[in-house]
Amino acid sequence: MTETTGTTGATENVFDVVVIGAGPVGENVADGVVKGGLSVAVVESELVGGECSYWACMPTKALLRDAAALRAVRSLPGARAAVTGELDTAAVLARRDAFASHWHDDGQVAWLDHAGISLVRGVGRISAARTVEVTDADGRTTVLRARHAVVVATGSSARIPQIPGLADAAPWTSREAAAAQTVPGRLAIVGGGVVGTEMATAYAALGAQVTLIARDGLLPTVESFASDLVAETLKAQGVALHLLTEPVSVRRDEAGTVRLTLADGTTLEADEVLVATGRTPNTGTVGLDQVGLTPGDWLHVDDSLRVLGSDGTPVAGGWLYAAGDVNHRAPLTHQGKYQARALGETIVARANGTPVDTAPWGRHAATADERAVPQVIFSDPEIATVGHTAASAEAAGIRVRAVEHDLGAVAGAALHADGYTGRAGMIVDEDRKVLVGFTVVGPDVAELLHAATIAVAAEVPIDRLWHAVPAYPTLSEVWLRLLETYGRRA
Ligand SMILES: Cc1cc2nc3c(=O)[nH]c(=O)nc-3n(C[C@H](O)[C@H](O)[C@H](O)COP(=O)(O)OP(=O)(O)OC[C@H]3O[C@@H](n4cnc5c(N)ncnc54)[C@H](O)[C@@H]3O)c2cc1C
Ligand SMILES: NC(=O)c1ccc[n+]([C@@H]2O[C@H](COP(=O)([O-])OP(=O)(O)OC[C@H]3O[C@@H](n4cnc5c(N)ncnc54)[C@H](O)[C@@H]3O)[C@@H](O)[C@H]2O)c1
Repeated sequence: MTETTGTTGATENVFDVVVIGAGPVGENVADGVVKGGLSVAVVESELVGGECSYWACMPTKALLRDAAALRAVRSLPGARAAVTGELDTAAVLARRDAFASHWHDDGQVAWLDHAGISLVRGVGRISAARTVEVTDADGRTTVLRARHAVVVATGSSARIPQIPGLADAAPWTSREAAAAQTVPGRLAIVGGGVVGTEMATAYAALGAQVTLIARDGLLPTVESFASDLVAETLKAQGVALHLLTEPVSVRRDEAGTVRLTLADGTTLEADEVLVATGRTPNTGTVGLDQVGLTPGDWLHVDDSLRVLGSDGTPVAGGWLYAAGDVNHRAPLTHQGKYQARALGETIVARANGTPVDTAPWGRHAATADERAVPQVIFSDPEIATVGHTAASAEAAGIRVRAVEHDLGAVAGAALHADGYTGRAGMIVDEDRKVLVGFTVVGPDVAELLHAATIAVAAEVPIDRLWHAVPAYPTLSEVWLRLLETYGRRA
């Protein structure tokens, strides 16, 4: 790093790379760049670690974990006898607080220091070519110049839809749901996607009376055999589901009660309303106008994560990159970190003038974003998916055959829990005879997913999958049942 004082009096620092946003993705890009021998500054306006660490993945999974463990114990008669009480809400929330590091980022700052990454606190804005101006909480400005690349890794925020009265009703977003210190008596959730479903599961288990309004149905992008099972379970747990309708007005009255009117005429009351209707990119103040893009838009990138203009070519001569939620390719922490690993190496290769391999599955290409994105939805029961559903494969023009099997019918499942209910399905590309998608729903299926992710990413021929023998008696035996249902080539 080189330090100078610029003509405006602001401190100017020169690095090889400047990363805006120290969420999981920005941190990993910076790490890769440093490991490649370049200098890097990371700019962060809130907490180092980003949404995932403090208000998303970690705290929400901590809210869900105790109830899942309790359900598992209660599904076995001998173990059930040892559990006599209910969930200790205070203990659940305290453990959640610990997983959110009590909303302090000292640990992650220490990691940056150790990795040799410079941290600049404040809001970063692209102010000129390869230049980022950072304004800290006291209004002081630092100018960072990048020799090689600027990376936007500013993530996303909850999107609040334009429903009359909603914004004035002090709605919760996923942040308040993840960090709440008390459990509301009545919680209304708007949105039946991943956040809505997971938070309905968590808060119902913590004792709230939960109402979920899902305009497009519950979890509309997963296979219906999976979303239907989760919907049934939520209902059995007392969650009121209002599917295929949406709020048309929301009001919080003087007593603090939130009143919602739905399109079908239903009226509802709640103590809090959680808005879980998707995300909006954090690009409003990042200086996109400096490179001819529109502030507030998602950033489109090529497979090497270079930001593209509307003509499909890299903006500003190719020094601007975007990774993680902000590029909208696959808004998940693990996928953003995958992009970050590829991007760190890409920037280093381009800086050193060494070859960049952006061919599909090449070292510098984030190909899995399009073909093999795994996700676990920590609902009750869990849903684990990778690659295509039958519907998304058809939309992509792939000729597929879908087969399903009852997961509860395999010996490992019967042993795992009494009354085990679950289902698995695989999507086979009929022209190439490889697996292009896999979905499984059932208690404790999350750890089954990586086998499917490997099969999809590696494009393992179906014929060879017969030689991947699942151990007996495990849940994985469903793989064999799926192959048998598909049938063996003569
Ligand atoms: C409730 C919830 C639960 C989730 N659970 C999971 C899960 O279980 N598994 C999973 O894989 N994914 C999960 N996700 C998604 C996951 O949180 C995101 O994919 C991930 O956080 C994206 O990482 P990122 O680094 O791109 O962005 P972020 O984590 O949003 O980090 C971006 C960082 O940039 C900073 N920033 C923004 N603008 C500026 C600026 N102008 N200057 C300086 N800094 C700036 C922000 O303060 C933030 O720290 C969940 C999301 C939500 C909402
Ligand atoms: N376990 C995980 O991996 C995990 C957990 C939570 C969140 N996430 C990620 O966080 C992101 C955000 O999740 P999300 O659930 O907010 O978004 P989402 O896009 O998954 O779901 C939003 C839902 O809101 C519904 N909706 C939109 N407008 C509505 C309206 N006016 N009224 C009623 N319903 C409406 C849509 O039908 C949609 O199903 C996703 O990318 C998700 O993958 C991941």
